[in-house]
Amino acid sequence: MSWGYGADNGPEKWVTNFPIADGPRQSPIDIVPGEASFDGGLKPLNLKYDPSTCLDILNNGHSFQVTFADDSDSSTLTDGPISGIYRLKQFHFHWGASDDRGSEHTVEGTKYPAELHLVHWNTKYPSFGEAAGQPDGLAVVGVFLKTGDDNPSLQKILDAFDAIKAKGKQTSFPGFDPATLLPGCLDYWTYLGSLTTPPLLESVTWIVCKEPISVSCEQMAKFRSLLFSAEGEAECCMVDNYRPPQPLKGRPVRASFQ
Ligand SMILES: NS(=O)(=O)c1ccc2c(c1)[C@H]1CCC[C@H]1[C@@H](c1ccccc1Cl)N2
Ligand SMILES: [Zn+2]
Repeated sequence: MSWGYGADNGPEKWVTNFPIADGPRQSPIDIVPGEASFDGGLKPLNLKYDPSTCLDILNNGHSFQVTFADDSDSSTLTDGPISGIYRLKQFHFHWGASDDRGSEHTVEGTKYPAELHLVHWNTKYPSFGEAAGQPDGLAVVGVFLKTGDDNPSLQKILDAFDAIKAKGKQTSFPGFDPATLLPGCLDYWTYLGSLTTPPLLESVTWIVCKEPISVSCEQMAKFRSLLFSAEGEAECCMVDNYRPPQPLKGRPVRASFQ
């Protein structure tokens, strides 16, 4: 059985096939603002996204992802805590079975109903796959979702869900601008961590935005209409696809704001 989020193959079991699960720089973490150190040397995030690089939307069996053409520097992350140019590869979400949980990072124990991950790779390496194996290979921008007003940008994504209900389903998704998913304020916390799913590679510079974006309760219900299961299999709702916080193991967490 491959990894997942169930009792038999979930986060507590991943260490069996992926021993790095107990590594020194695992993600997510609980962010304690009072213990983060303000670093005046941290630059503002510079996110430049080109909607024409948006390709398709896929149910990959553990989340859904929107994938971007990354053969040029059209959609990039620069500045912030990183050096060089990182290209946007995909974004995806993690969410709960109910509004009281779902985010991977937590803030002093507070769980949000969902968390957006915008995944970028360092162009000093030839490809995403190569970069994913390097300590400075990836940079993921995390954005919390908080229940409140309906989010029109998110709705465009949710409207594509009927075409990707089951694992393995994919459909074209042209012209989406991921910048419309960013909060107004780009203050962030940053620390060195890992992918939050197998292979749990310790190659991620995490950049977690302090300000959440809104999602309505009805929109959250739509997230929960996706399936972990493929067509023809017993239906299993895609919910609680989040890894709980991992030990900080002495890592510094820096804040871009005071
Ligand atoms: N939650 S997260 O932001 O820490 C995150 C970010 C990127 C990726 C992952 C998880 C996981 C999930 C899909 C496969 C794996 C990874 C990948 C994809 C294709 C090939 C190799 C690899 Cl490592 N992509
Ligand atoms: Zn993720």
